[in-house]
Amino acid sequence: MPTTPHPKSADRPASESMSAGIPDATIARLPVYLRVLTALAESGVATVSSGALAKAAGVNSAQLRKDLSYLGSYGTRGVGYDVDYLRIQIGREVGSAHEWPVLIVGIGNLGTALANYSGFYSRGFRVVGLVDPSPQLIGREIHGLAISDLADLEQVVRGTGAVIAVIATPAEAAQEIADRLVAAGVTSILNFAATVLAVPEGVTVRKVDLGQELHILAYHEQRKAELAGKGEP
Ligand SMILES: NC(=O)c1ccc[n+]([C@@H]2O[C@H](COP(=O)([O-])OP(=O)(O)OC[C@H]3O[C@@H](n4cnc5c(N)ncnc54)[C@H](O)[C@@H]3O)[C@@H](O)[C@H]2O)c1
Repeated sequence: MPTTPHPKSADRPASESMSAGIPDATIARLPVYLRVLTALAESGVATVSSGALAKAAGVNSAQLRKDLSYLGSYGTRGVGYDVDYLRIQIGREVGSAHEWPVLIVGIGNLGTALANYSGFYSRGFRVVGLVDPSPQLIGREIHGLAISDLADLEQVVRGTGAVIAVIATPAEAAQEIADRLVAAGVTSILNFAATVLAVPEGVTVRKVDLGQELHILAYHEQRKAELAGKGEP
C-alpha cells in the first residue's frame, strides 16, 4: 500500500489546533455569523451592532468581537459592523466563494446518511465521489452519484480533484484509507472512525466523535444535578 515519505503527526483535538493563525473554534463559528449576516442582508439591514450579531449567533459579544478581530474586523464604535463588508470578509475566510469537492469513503449507515445530507451544498461543499469495497454497494447511486469500487480510490481522487475526504469506514481500515487518500492528493480528512490517524505534515485531520460530545453533555447534566442537590441555581 502506498505510504508517505513525510514525517507523520497524529491528529490533534480541535481546541488545540490553529489554521493560518485563526483558532479552529473561531473558524467553526464563522459559518454561523455568515448565516446571520446573510439573513440580515436579505432583510435590508446595512449595519449591525456586535451585541445584536452576537445574540443572533448565540455567543456573547466579547467572544464575537474576539472572533472577528482575527479577520481584522473591529467594527465602528457606535455604528457596529457593515453587514455586506463583513459577509465578504467571512465568506473569503471560510472559502464560501469556492465550491469544495468532497469524497466519502465507506458508504454504510453513516456514509449513506452523509451522502444524502443536502446541507453540505448550501455550505459550499459538493459530494463528488462515493467509495466502498462492498459488491452489494458498488454501482448503486445516491442522488445520481454511483458508488465506486475501493480498488479505484486513487482514480476517483484524481478524477474528481477532491482534496477533502470523509472516512466512514470501520476503524481497522481507516489508516490504510488515509494513506491512500493522501498519496493520491487529499490534504484534508474528516475522520469518523474510532482511531487516531497519522498523517504527513501539511495534511489536516479533524476527528468527529459523537460519543465524546455525549460525554460532555452527560458531565454538564451531572454538574446541574449536583448544584440542584446543593440548592444552588
Ligand atoms: N465518530 C462518530 O461519532 C461515529 C458515529 C457513528 C459511526 N462512527 C464510525 O463510522 C464508521 C462507519 O459506521 P457505520 O455505522 O456507517 O458502519 P457500517 O458498517 O454501516 O459501514 C461501514 C462501511 O465501510 C465499508 N468498508 C469496509 N471496509 C472498508 C475499507 N477497507 N475501505 C472502505 N470502506 C470499507 C463497508 O462496506 C461499509 O459499507 C465506523 O467506524 C463507526 O464506528 C463514528
